[in-house]
Amino acid sequence: MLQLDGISRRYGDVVALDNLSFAVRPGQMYGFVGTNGAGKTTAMRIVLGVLEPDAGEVRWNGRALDPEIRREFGYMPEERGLYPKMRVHEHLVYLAQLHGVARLTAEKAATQLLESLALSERAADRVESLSLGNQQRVQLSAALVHDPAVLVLDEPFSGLDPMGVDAMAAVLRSRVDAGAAVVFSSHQLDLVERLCDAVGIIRAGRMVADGTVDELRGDAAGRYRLQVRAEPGWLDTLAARVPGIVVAEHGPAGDDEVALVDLPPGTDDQALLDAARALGAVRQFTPVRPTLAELFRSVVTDQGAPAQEEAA
Ligand SMILES: Nc1ncnc2c1ncn2[C@@H]1O[C@H](COP(=O)(O)OP(=O)(O)OP(=O)(O)O)[C@@H](O)[C@H]1O
Repeated sequence: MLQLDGISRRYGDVVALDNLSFAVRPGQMYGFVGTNGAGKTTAMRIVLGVLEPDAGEVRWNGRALDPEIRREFGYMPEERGLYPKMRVHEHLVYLAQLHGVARLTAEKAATQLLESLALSERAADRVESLSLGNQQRVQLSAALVHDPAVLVLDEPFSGLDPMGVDAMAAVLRSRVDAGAAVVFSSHQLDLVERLCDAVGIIRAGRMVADGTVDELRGDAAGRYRLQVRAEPGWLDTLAARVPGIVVAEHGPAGDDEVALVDLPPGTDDQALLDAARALGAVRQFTPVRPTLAELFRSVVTDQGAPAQEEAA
């Protein structure tokens, strides 16, 4: 298991990470999300070993990371680090050999990866002659070519076309299915929701939500879609009768009124239904599952975000 335990890191006066902890199991895909400047890259650089934490420790299977353990890791850093003049296949083989992989095995792995990322035809081209999206596919291959047990990827999907996203997602999923622990950062929350077994949301260097998307939904207010044959102004009466509800949206629907209503945790949804029925015929009363993007907005816009957080 990859564990970040109580990691803190400052840059001068800026607190980039503040007691950050989370864990990624083998066979798990973990999505690391947060607003711009929340601290994702800093956390990944600490795992990589290019930055030292001021406090806390990163462990793999209970052992503090050292250069030898890091050889089992694959990284895709934010600043893509390929040699532009090298040829694609040759580059991958070179990197695998740096990780101690034998030449023939490295050649086979490079060929296979390029095939699964639809890059076989570019194998003999120089890296610099590829488009940015294709260079990104090579960068992913570079992170994978030594068959790492842990993969740490900083925004691997940014800038890829939909086919590139699908190819990259399939490659990552196959690594996870083979038992790798994968953590990646992304601002594409629909993708994170679709791909990840667990998600961590950080805000201003602190973990504010961590778990499966369903677990995160459990902490959020329950949202209901209500359609009622009621008089205008019904929502004021409803709010007075069910304290703490928040009306996210509302409007007419034919002769009915429709509203999206958030119920505070611990409030019985039947109380909302009873109160609505007292105001008119209820045509629809349906729980609405919030998306990860909605959960994200609600946890990062909670009050109390420290001032150094940057705008998204
Ligand atoms: N080298 C540096 N010197 C000073 N401050 C830095 C440095 N690197 C990062 N920071 C600050 O640390 C905080 C965390 O930055 P970091 O790059 O880790 O965030 P991030 O979540 O990866 O953001 P993004 O989503 O924009 O990539 C920000 O306030 C940033 O301005």
